[in-house]
Amino acid sequence: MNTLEQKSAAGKYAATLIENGMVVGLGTGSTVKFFVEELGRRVNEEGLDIVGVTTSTRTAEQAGTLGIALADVDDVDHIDITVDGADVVDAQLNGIKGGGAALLYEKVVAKNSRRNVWIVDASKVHEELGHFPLPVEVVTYGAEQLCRVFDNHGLHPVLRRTADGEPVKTDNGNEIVDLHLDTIPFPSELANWLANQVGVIEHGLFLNVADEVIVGGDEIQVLKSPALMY
Ligand SMILES: O=C[C@H](O)[C@H](O)[C@H](O)COP(=O)(O)O
Repeated sequence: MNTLEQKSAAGKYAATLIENGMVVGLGTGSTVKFFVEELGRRVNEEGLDIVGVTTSTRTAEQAGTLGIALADVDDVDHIDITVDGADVVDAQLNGIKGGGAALLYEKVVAKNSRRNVWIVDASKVHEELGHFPLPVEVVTYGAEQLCRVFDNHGLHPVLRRTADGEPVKTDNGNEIVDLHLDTIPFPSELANWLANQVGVIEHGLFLNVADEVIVGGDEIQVLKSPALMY
């Protein structure tokens, strides 16, 4: 299976986890797109009755077009399950997210979900975090100054830009700085340090968030969080 087929397989498998009456967090990205597509099919063909809570305008547009009922994150009293993608997943099921600049809303929805399932192709799974630039969402005001701070700490920051050279704007109107790190040996320490920097809105380290990771392939692999194995 190629990467796209693996993404599609993982997305379709995740859609089988959704049951009538569930409030479902809908992540963002090219893998989630397959999940939402299959969810839309089940809503329309099987009468699946769910409410979705979206993590980006992109996903909201897709889900809306497919006729999936949507609610604002503040208008639901719980979220049963959230299905989202990831850029990297390590052996502890910690991850890097935000390659599509949706990390802030994704983290808000994840933190309010009873169960978090990530869907990935096999290339995303590694022993340790790294292998993908770590996205950090920052306020526009002082973004260049913050980049200097990151640089002084050896974090190799690059302000993310569009093809036209303009800074990428998140759904929230903020900017993204990607930290080009080969490996992240101490993710908790880095997460705490980033969270303490003035101007940082959120970072893409998702630690102890995923309960399960579904890896697409000829055979679907379901990795479970060590916390769920006992
Ligand atoms: O901001 C985007 C998200 O964190 C995505 O879930 C992540 O980048 C994975 O996206 P994709 O499935 O397109 O690789």
